[in-house]
Amino acid sequence: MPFGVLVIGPAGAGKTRFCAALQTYGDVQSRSIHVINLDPAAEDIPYRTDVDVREIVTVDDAMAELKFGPNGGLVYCMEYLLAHSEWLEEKLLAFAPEDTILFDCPGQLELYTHVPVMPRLVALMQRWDTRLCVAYMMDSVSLGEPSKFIAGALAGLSAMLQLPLPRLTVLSKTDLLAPDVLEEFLEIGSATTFLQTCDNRNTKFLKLTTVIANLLDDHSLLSYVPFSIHDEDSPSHVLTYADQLTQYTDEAEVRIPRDIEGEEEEDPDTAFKALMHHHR
Ligand SMILES: Nc1nc2c(ncn2[C@@H]2O[C@H](COP(=O)(O)OP(=O)(O)OP(=O)(O)O)[C@@H](O)[C@H]2O)c(=O)[nH]1
Repeated sequence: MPFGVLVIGPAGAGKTRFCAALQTYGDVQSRSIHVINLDPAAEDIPYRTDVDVREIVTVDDAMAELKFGPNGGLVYCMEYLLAHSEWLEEKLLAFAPEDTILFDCPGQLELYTHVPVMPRLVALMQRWDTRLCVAYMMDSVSLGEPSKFIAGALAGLSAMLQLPLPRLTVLSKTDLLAPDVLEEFLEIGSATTFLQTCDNRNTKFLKLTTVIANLLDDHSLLSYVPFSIHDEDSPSHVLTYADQLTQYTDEAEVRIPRDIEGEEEEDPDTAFKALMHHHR
């Protein structure tokens, strides 16, 4: 049974670039990482898609032919996928047990909070023996203001409540944060304390934000994994967490770095760093 990570989060949080960076890392490490695009509205995908929902349905077609708006069209497409789940099952059956599959999901959080389509899809995939976890992408911009932080964390919490899976919260685009801000945030390890350190707190809602922050702490929502497409160590950190969540390493074979033809065997980390540098 393959191991899958559902990559979810608001539009623009960095899901697609995250999948691309992990796939590149997998190429260098000779770890088989596949990406499945589950976003029927996706454009310009920067990774190799092994499976793409747009093969069977697209939001553009739903809008043109059935006169849906963009959000209604998306819900229609995901329900269409659910109704034709044998297509996805067949694709998933083709993967090997040691494969890692990243599901690049649509960004509209309504899909995880208002309609039952994603929980149903998850239940089906579990029935097909795919071990899953969720990576919720939270944009680092959320650390800029207490209200953004609360909104981002609660959006993640509400999506995760619908998906009964082990989860990790990825703090994306950390290269955009001042290094001391990131370091301090990760060191604090408590939403309540973090909000107390913010200068720009809205005193009107102080009691409310404190209660919410306590709730976040109780649910360990501050155990973030930092991620940046410009940091070559990020993919391995995230994969280590995800592997632990799904016990990937119990079954996967230990892999030997790929020998580049005619060249001396290269240290995979060095090769990955070179590749990432090249992509910048
Ligand atoms: N600086 C920086 N920019 C990033 C990073 N990750 C993504 N971005 C940028 O953020 C924007 C959105 O990234 P995507 O990966 O397309 O985000 P998404 O969550 O897939 O977006 P949707 O497909 O709209 O849901 C793009 O302009 C990326 O170049 C990062 O780690 N650092």
